[in-house]
Amino acid sequence: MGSVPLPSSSLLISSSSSSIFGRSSSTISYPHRRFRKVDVSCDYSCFEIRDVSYRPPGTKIDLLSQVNLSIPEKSFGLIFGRSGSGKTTLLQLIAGLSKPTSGSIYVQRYGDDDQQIKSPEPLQPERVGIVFQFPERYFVADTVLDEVTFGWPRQKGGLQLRELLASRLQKAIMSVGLTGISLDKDPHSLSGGYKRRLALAIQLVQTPDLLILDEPLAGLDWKARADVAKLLKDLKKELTLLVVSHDLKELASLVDQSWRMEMGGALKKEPLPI
Ligand SMILES: Nc1ncnc2c1ncn2[C@@H]1O[C@H](COP(=O)(O)OP(=O)(O)OP(=O)(O)O)[C@@H](O)[C@H]1O
Repeated sequence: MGSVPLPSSSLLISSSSSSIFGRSSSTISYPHRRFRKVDVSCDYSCFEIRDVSYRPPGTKIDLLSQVNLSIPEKSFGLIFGRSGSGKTTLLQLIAGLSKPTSGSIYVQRYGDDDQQIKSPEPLQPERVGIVFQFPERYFVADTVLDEVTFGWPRQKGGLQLRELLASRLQKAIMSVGLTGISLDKDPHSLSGGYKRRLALAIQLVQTPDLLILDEPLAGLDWKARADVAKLLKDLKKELTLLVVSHDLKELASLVDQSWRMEMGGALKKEPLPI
């Protein structure tokens, strides 16, 4: 565990601010529908996937075939489809965990006339957070605090770094509603819903621009499912969410765009079949 000294748990959760990362936001019109964005100008960015195919090394079968997808910042995209169609494989490519065999994944900035401005920039993996299916299975630490700060710098760092990390920790914990939980608690002793909140906090502390989630409601009881869905609704105000899920009804009210992944790894833009 990193040795960067942090404020005590009670100090970390003392703020009463309700915004997730302290950013203000305004609502503007986008080509597809209304989304929230941060800037007062009308420029906006899209995360774009162009003609991405993927064949695992040493195999002869393409798991993804010419996938295209564009998702504007501060919106919620949902990918659904049959088991084994390639949804998780696509998320792993977007998160930079594997590289496409062909095609590109980038961020494109658009002006208020929806024309491209600036050259596209490759999507940096460090700007993407990924929450795997059943993330609690990968918890490694003995306390909530150690779990969230796992991997933080081990060197002492200056006051500025310590303040930045403490502030990010406080915001992440607040944004997922973990403020009522002792940071000394064993992560494995949390309820199913709180484990998912912790998994989200672990990613949010890295302040990603794009958060991708694989089956965020899987295995939860009805109350925890409703809580996590509400949490995702709040997160959508602050960052872009791309979700793979079979739980279409529970997430439908959040969804701005949806795609069906067909067997063979072809992605089609399609309304939710509910
Ligand atoms: N490295 C690999 N080599 C060969 N085949 C693979 C590899 N990784 C995944 N697959 C296969 O690719 C297909 C797509 O897997 P993937 O996990 O992306 O599907 P999915 O749509 O997310 O399924 P589920 O909804 O069950 O999670 C599956 O048939 C899987 O067995």
